[in-house]
Amino acid sequence: SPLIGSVQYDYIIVGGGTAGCVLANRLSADPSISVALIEAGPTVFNDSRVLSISPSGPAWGTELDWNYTTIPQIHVNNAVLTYHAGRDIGGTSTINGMVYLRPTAEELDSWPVLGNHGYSWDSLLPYFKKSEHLQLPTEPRSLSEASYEAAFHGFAGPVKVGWGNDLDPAAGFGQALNTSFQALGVGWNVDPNSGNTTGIGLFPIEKDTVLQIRQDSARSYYLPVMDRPNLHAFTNTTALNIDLDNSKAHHGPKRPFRAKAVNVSLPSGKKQTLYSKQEIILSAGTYRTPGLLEQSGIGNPSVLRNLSITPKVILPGVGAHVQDQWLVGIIYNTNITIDSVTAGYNSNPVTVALTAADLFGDDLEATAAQLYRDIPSYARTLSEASNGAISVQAQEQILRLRARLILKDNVGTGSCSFGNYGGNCWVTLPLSTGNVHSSSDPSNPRINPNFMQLPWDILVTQRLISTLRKVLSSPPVQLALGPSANVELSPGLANVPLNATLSQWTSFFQAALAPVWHAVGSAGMRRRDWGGVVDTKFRVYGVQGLRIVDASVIPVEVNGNPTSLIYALAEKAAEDILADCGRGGKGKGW
Ligand SMILES: Cc1cc2nc3c(=O)[nH]c(=O)nc-3n(C[C@H](O)[C@H](O)[C@H](O)COP(=O)(O)OP(=O)(O)OC[C@H]3O[C@@H](n4cnc5c(N)ncnc54)[C@H](O)[C@@H]3O)c2cc1C
Repeated sequence: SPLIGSVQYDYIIVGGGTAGCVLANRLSADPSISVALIEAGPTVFNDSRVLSISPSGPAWGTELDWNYTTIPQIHVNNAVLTYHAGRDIGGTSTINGMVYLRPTAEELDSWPVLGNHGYSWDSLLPYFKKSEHLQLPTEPRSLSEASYEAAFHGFAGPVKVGWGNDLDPAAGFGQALNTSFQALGVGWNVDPNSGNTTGIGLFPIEKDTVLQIRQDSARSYYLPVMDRPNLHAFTNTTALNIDLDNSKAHHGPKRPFRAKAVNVSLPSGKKQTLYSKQEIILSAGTYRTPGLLEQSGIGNPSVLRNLSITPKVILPGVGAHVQDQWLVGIIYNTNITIDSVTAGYNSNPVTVALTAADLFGDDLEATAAQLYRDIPSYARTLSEASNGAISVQAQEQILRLRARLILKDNVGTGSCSFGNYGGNCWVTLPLSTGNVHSSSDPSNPRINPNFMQLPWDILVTQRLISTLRKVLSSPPVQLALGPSANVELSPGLANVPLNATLSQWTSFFQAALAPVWHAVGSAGMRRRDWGGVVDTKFRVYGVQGLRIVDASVIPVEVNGNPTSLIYALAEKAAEDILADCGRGGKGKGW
């Protein structure tokens, strides 16, 4: 590329992951715009560990995985949990579970209350469609229940999405699950990507159904355009921090800070500064984006001072509001291999989203009343845990918004997935809130999802796993699992009996939980006085020429799985960026 050797670009994207590749593609579509993409890892298009359509990560724990760990989780017996995150072009989309499931309409419709005016299901739907290439189910797959509502889908976008070739829910395990959930009053959902996730349905996977390979963001967005002469990828290159400039003309008024350059460490270990003519965009993901802000002097002054960094832009919300989901499972069969899990994943991609009404039944009214009574004390707990970065009042408003979604709007609050081992479940809309900050070693961020922080989440988990247990032990599912798998091995009835108390279940959760790795919100799009870090156009508050586009801007945890939303947001961000520099039309004007 003619850009090689250059140190000045219109746009510098930090992090060539799920969101970063979208931006690299869209911003470099105009040949007069120069774009640098900085990625700490390599390109891995032909690596079998990435091509694999196994959900249980052949690349986990390898050099393609940052393999972070959490700080000890105080509500989980001080457990230190592994956090996988992709370290290559394509980022975490090269090692994730590939599930393509969007949030519900009501969740996105609630974003304006957080300060995100203009956001809604309807306003984001065009971007979901723009990124998606739904591969139509073949006739046998349609007969096996692979169904969709065309109005909600894109058929020409970069990300190929589809169902397994060996789909069998209408026949075996899937049908058994359907029969048992229907008996509990949980209905069939013909398209869980249509803005309504609730009920039982089939999830499509981000994969090429013809080639039977993973469709990550590198393959979808970067590979087709990597030879553009105006796009230069710096692979195996780590961004260290951003230079901010507020120098003013002689006697002129004080200027706001402007993001001027990115300092990087090249593969040789040599340091280099890359200058931006227009903007710098951080797409380093939930765990690293806050650290890059902090290493540049943007964040909570008390956090920065602990890192011996001089505060330049005071943004207490940086890293202060992270949410993730945790899962617990019921295991019937330990005789499983990666191959059998992969086969099960492609043949039985059953998803179930359960509402508070499904979980609490006749107890719903009393449970809801208790949650509303608890909100003020929950808000104090969350505000305290953020060292006051987010006020009690703001936390209370956010919690009320979430309670309304869960209790009034009947949005799914828990999910289950299944395999030949049994099933897993997790709270999709947790209230517990953690944080992520830089440490003295930026490649080792302090990740604290704060799992099981609030009693509400524990109660919902208990209801979820009890429902899961009921379904897995039901005669149709037992028949489908076969005689070799008719004993519950974990938790096991001796450990957690059928009439177990909440405290018995809690002990099991503390011993068995694992992250779902859907962490979001560490640089949330939200009102600045509610701990927001970016505005509705992804611009960092208080800094010119700096945006954030990745999972960290998603303000609160969502139903479904994050990549569909990250792709949609990145598509919107690209339009916003081009519109603001006078290219790409007027934009949507939100
Ligand atoms: C095991 C696992 C399974 C998952 N399963 C699913 C699923 O089935 N469906 C789903 O929708 N979601 C799933 N997720 C979540 C989803 O994959 C992530 O939320 C999403 O990919 C994050 O995208 P991102 O753009 O925010 O960050 P990433 O894709 O992680 O991109 C960040 C990039 O920045 C690079 N980087 C970081 N720091 C620097 C630096 N200082 N300098 C240069 N480069 C840097 C990284 O190497 C990486 O390439 C899963 C996640 C995991 C870990």
